[in-house]
Amino acid sequence: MSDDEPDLELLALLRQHLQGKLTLNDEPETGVLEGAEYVYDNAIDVAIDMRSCKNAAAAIHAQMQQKQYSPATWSAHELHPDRTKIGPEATVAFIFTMDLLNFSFWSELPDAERFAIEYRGQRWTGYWSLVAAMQRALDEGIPITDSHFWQDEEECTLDVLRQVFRSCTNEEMPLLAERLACLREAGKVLYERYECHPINLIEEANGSAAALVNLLARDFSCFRDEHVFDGRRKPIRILKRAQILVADLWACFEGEGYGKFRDIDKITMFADYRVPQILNTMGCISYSPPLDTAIRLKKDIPCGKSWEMQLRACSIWCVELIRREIVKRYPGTHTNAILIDFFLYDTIKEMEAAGQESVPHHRTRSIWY
Ligand SMILES: Nc1nc2c(c(CN[C@H]3C=C[C@H](O)[C@@H]3O)cn2[C@@H]2O[C@H](COP(=O)(O)O)[C@@H](O)[C@H]2O)c(=O)[nH]1
Repeated sequence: MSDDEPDLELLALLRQHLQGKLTLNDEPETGVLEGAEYVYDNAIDVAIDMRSCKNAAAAIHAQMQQKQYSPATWSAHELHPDRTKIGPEATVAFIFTMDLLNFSFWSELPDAERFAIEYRGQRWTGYWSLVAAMQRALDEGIPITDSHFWQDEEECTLDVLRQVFRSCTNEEMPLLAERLACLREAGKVLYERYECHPINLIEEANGSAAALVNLLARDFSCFRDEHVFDGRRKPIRILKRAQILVADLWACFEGEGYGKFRDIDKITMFADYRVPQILNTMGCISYSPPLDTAIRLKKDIPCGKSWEMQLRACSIWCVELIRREIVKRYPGTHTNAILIDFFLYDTIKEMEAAGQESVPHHRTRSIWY
């Protein structure tokens, strides 16, 4: 923008301030919800059905109550780290590493041939294959959660990463080279700015979830999940892995210690490939015929293009509408987008395990989710 062009955003802020609509405080915002609403308002291939969202809100609330969904649910998963055993710093290092690599596990091969990790006598696929591989590596003495290791080009090679993520089938973990690049970049940034440990990132955020998300997006390109939509000058911030990292810390530490954030409710749903699938299954979001056909035929949905941005952003906005409906209809219920999201993810995974998926998840191969 040239000097003589007016900065329209600044003028808008000034106007809001003069009208007393703007409370200038130093609390940071991520901008994710604002971007999600913008995409929703301009989407033509993804729609939100309000009636289904209201019905879903009632059903989700009832089931979350019944299952007593809370941050403690996170640690109940057998593969997640036990902070009481390994201590807070090692737990933060584990979660940081996990959410650096928490993307793109889907396979087009049949279950028996898809990438899978054998650990503790079980075969783990999807997200759980990542967690299982990390636990196995630590058991085998590979310091997979240590940022010094990530930077060491002799020690931490692509072959070593192949070994860490070795499959019990012939299919290799997707995007292995990209995962190594994420570790390398994170190791470098942690060395240069955060004394080699992610706990210093959390300290820097000073108790704000939004600030931590913004720090991750500012300092690590591999967390900077933001994309231009329909030529809008300001990119749309999705920040899925940055947000799920903060959410996993909050859940694992049950809102205390390294999981203590005064603004945790600013975190949105995590725009992955599973929650849009269940929102579509529940009728909360629907697709234009060409997009619907592309998803059902498991066609590649290109990363960063309009269809994919509409899918991800409208899912974020849809979960926000469900959250607002729950808060409105059940006053006093303390829920947030994180717990609703965790519940939806776990629910679609139960449906997958029971062979009850009625529509496929969309296929985008990317490091963002
Ligand atoms: N929106 C959302 N996306 C989530 C999760 C999780 C796991 N969170 C655990 C922690 C607490 C919860 O209770 C879960 O047990 C993984 N993913 C994403 O899904 C994809 C993996 O799918 P599949 O290949 O089928 O396993 C991949 O993009 C991964 O990043 C979530 O919770 N929400």
